[in-house]
Amino acid sequence: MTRTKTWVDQPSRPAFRPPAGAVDAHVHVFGPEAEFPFSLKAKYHPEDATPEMLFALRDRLGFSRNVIVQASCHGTDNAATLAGIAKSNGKARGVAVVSPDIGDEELQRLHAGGIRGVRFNFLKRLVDDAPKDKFLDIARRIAPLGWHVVVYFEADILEELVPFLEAIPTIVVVDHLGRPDIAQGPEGAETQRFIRLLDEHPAIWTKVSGAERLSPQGRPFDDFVAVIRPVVERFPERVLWGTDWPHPNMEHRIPDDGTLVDVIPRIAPTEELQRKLLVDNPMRLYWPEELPPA
Ligand SMILES: O=C(O)c1cc(C(=O)O)oc(=O)c1
Repeated sequence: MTRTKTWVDQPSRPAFRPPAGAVDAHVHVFGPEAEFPFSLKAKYHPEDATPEMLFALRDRLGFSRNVIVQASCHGTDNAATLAGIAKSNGKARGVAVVSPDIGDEELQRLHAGGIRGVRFNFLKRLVDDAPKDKFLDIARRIAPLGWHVVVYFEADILEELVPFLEAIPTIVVVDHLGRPDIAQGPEGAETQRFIRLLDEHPAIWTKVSGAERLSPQGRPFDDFVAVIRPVVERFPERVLWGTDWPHPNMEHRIPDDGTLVDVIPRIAPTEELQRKLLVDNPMRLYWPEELPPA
């Protein structure tokens, strides 16, 4: 497999300045392969996207912290993610992918290394199988650690996933809004179904990221903004945002991260919404010990 590069080295500087303490809550690291080889089951073979590159991007875009989400190309070996967190001087925490037979000691080791959640991936193009029963076992085991579950799926399986999502005993964060068809506009059936899911389940949150993946129009992402802004305004306490750098699998329309940051004030138009989206909400999930007592 030839190695793919899915990011731009010098993204534009965004016009929008994130508030102090802003968290880019969905990023990945790839490798470096020489140190952290990719999984034999990986569905893509990326160039190295190292923690140093990530932190340079963070600073360039005006963010303070990152949440590193274990990418599917590293399977259930979280070493690269943990190394990224370890190099961040406390400015990164992470979401792991674990196998169902993981031991309690290993879970403790991940916690000590800054992991605060596990990710369940249902995308057939990224993983070979997604065993719901085993995922639920994992969810029950990580709940006492105060972790949450991150789920990545596409809109066509939302309905069949609802009982599974309801059985998860922790907060659930749905990646990239469960990938609704943005072309249908704010009243589109998939978007409305997703909004109903959040209406009915106060423990389900979502990442309002992925303009570059979900918008058929592309820049300046007007179609994405029209659909996503009402979601942010309706659920201001349950939304997170991330660049998704280094944009796994985005080979054709590689986004400029600066332009993605400039989508933020259009989906979260007030300072209060921006602070919740970029600071308060991610802090509650990833650095709760830093919050003032309620
Ligand atoms: O849509 C994708 O291809 C994708 C892949 C991964 C991953 O490989 O983990 O993560 C994402 O957030 C998105």
